[in-house]
Amino acid sequence: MQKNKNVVELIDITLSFQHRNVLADLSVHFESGKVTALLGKSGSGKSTLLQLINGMIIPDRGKVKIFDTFFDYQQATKLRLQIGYVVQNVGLFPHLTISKNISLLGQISKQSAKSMNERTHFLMDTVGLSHDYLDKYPHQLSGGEQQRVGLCRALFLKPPLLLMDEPFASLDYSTRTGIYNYFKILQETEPCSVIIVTHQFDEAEILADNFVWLENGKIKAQGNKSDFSSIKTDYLAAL
Ligand SMILES: Nc1ncnc2c1ncn2[C@@H]1O[C@H](COP(=O)(O)OP(=O)(O)OP(=O)(O)O)[C@@H](O)[C@H]1O
Repeated sequence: MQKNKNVVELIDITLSFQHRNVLADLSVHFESGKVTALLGKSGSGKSTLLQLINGMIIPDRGKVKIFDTFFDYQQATKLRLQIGYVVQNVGLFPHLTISKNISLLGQISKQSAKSMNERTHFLMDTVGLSHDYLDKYPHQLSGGEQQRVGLCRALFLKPPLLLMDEPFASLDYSTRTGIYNYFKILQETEPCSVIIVTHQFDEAEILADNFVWLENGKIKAQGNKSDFSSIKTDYLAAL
């Protein structure tokens, strides 16, 4: 049987917050195995869209299809184990060591200590984090290092889908560009489908295969690597 070419499909989605339409009859799909940048200015609905995909928000109308199956909200917690989620301010637990933060989902899914250690070490090596950090706490690491820990945590269970909500926005330019390389290495080592929300056009051009540009909850433009240049001027002017 042929694998579906889309990891996520949103079909005729309508969503309002306090009687205000945020998304209206939105249909969009995200290709399997690709990195898709979700672009758009503040308030255009990007974070809402990610939360619709991981079932944290249920649409008023329309359907969310993920891994070729309609989202089963009764199974949301289980489904979310297959969806990595990285947010801007990392969300590491301050009272847990780096090793415990990274292996959190391994503990929840009752993995053995040996397999959790191996996975933690592998991920830290891949993103260039020294094992000296294993027993340190998040506040002892720089912002860029914390963001890499967040990436390791999200990828711990090898999720087929990774959602990233402005993961690098709080980092300075050189730290950001350094992390892009680690992100690319991870994509080569363990490829997965990624949807990354960003305001940075350069970030989208560097990291993504495809893009979806949202404006007021509607698709303004959509395309692949060769189409980035055609929207650049309009996109930067619209921000
Ligand atoms: N829980 C909520 N209650 C009410 N309104 C909300 C809620 N979440 C989002 N909104 C509104 O929905 C719209 C879309 O918000 P969303 O956070 O998805 O935008 P965004 O494109 O991710 O913005 P940003 O780039 O600033 O994060 C905004 O107008 C926002 O104020």
